[in-house]
Amino acid sequence: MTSSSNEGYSTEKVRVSADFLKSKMGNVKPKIGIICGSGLSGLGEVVENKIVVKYSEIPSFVESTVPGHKGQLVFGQISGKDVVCMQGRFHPYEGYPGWVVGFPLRVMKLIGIEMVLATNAAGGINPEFKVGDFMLIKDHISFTGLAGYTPLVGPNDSSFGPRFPPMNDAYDKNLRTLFKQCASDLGYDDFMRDGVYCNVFGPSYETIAELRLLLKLGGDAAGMSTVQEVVTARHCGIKVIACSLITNECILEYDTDKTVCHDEVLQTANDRAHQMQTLVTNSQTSRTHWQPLHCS
Ligand SMILES: O=P(O)(O)O[C@H]1O[C@H](CO)[C@@H](O)[C@H]1O
Ligand SMILES: Nc1nc2[nH]cnc2c(=O)[nH]1
Repeated sequence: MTSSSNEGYSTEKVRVSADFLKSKMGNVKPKIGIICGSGLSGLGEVVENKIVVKYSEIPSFVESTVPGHKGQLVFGQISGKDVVCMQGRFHPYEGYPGWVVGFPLRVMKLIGIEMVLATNAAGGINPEFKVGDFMLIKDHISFTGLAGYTPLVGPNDSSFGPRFPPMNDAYDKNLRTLFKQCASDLGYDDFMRDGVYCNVFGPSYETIAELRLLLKLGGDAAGMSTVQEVVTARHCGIKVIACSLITNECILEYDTDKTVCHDEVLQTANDRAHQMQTLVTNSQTSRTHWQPLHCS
């Protein structure tokens, strides 16, 4: 499962993709990037004055093959701020090496992105979490990374960042405080949590024994994405905030008929799309001060 090289992840290739996008962006100069999780493409619908660019048109972008992931970038404004929104992401289990999964983040860096808000659908491991809760990610355990699957494998391109980037500050503390404040102002305290995201390779969901292990290790939610994007973004100095939607309960008991499926994940995402859109719309940060806008 490991990607042993990052051939193709050359600065030149990233630049070609970025130049292509710059030619499409018009006057939009986004500093904020948003990544839509499974079933959360609706976040892109709140973008005003949309300029849509399909992944199939962008040099070196691959296909987004998962239901609930549209496969296009949307440029425009949210709350008056220029943004770019990834409607659909790439997952390791789709068969892509880590550098392919992280590629859009390097392209974002070259088009001027300074902050990324990543969203995802995740299973709730923490027994106190309910389906429909939002979990602001404060840290992650990357089982894929620990097993050797990382976007940073291979020669380091120091024009993006250092060989050994720290990750203890992966999820920006100030942005998390602002985001939580914004959620609170919206009356979302009852379903706003924070916690540790466990990244697993997938695509199979976890066994009961695996989930018990993740719980013991300090995991609050499980998912198959996000950390490769976060690692790539942090490596090149993009600030990160990330929020999971708890789309399903993780089954930790043997004597039950309950199970999990992607349709349930998409259904919960659909049910919560409106609140997620409101939160994202209200939590856009200013380019200069990283303050939330009109959280009233
Ligand atoms: O993480 P996102 O892309 O939201 O999708 C999550 O939902 C899918 C499983 O239902 C997996 O791809 C998992 O990672
Ligand atoms: N690994 C994993 N990913 C998910 N994405 C949405 N729900 C889940 C889940 O329960 N487990």
